[in-house]
Amino acid sequence: MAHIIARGVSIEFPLYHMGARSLKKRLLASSPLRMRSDDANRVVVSALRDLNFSITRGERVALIGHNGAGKTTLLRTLAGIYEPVAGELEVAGIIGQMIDPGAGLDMDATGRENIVLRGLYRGMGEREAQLLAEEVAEFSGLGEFLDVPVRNYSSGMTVRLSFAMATAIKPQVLLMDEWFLAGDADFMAKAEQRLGRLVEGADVLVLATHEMGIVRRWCTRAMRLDAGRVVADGPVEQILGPEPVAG
Ligand SMILES: Nc1ncnc2c1ncn2[C@@H]1O[C@H](COP(=O)(O)OP(=O)(O)OP(=O)(O)O)[C@@H](O)[C@H]1O
Repeated sequence: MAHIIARGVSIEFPLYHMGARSLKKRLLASSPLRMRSDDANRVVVSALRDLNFSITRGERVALIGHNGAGKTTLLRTLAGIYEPVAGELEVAGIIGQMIDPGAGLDMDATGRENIVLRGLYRGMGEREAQLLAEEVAEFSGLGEFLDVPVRNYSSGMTVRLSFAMATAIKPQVLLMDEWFLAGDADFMAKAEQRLGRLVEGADVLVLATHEMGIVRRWCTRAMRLDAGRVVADGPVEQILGPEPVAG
């Protein structure tokens, strides 16, 4: 059954090009909680610090917090892109991710080839993968560009393809960053419908966003991050307060 359990999860990033001693000293002094010097005398940023939580089937969790709070880092960690430096993480279920638009695409292959490859990788047969390509092709609206190498796509086209692919394969754990809200209006109207269906079907949703309207509409629970820590976690109404009355 789909679920996520984090026990003491921490993520750190070494900062390179921090050779100058005065700069290093200033950084460490100005941000003593977030930055430290490691055994190799490098400055490291604590992006996530000692996270403990569990998310069970049916929960739709919003990650909220200021710029740099750690939302995207947490999504990438849940997706297995980053390895915790401490703690244990268990993510059970088929993961669908909309975190980095171009991630997992072969830039030299066409859009269609990418879709078929993804299908085969997920264990589909050739015929099923071709059907998936048809479905994604129609939804993405990429037209003849579907048979052009992805390298030649505009950034908007890459988003359309990534979005269409990620939503075509019904995931049990759906991880989303808010970039998907940035598409053109036509595509977004179609996308919202599709996403709505997917969110209903996904067992677990984790969504990072600054849009409180989205949090209220789609999520059941909110986790507020601040400087890499969870500072509040609970039902959306409790964390955000009652919805402001319009007018
Ligand atoms: N690849 C990296 N190398 C070094 N530091 C990083 C890296 N990725 C993130 N960080 C640092 O980790 C911290 C958390 O960043 P993250 O992008 O997760 O925040 P966020 O909450 O998603 O912010 P935003 O709302 O601006 O997208 C920040 O201090 C950031 O500078």
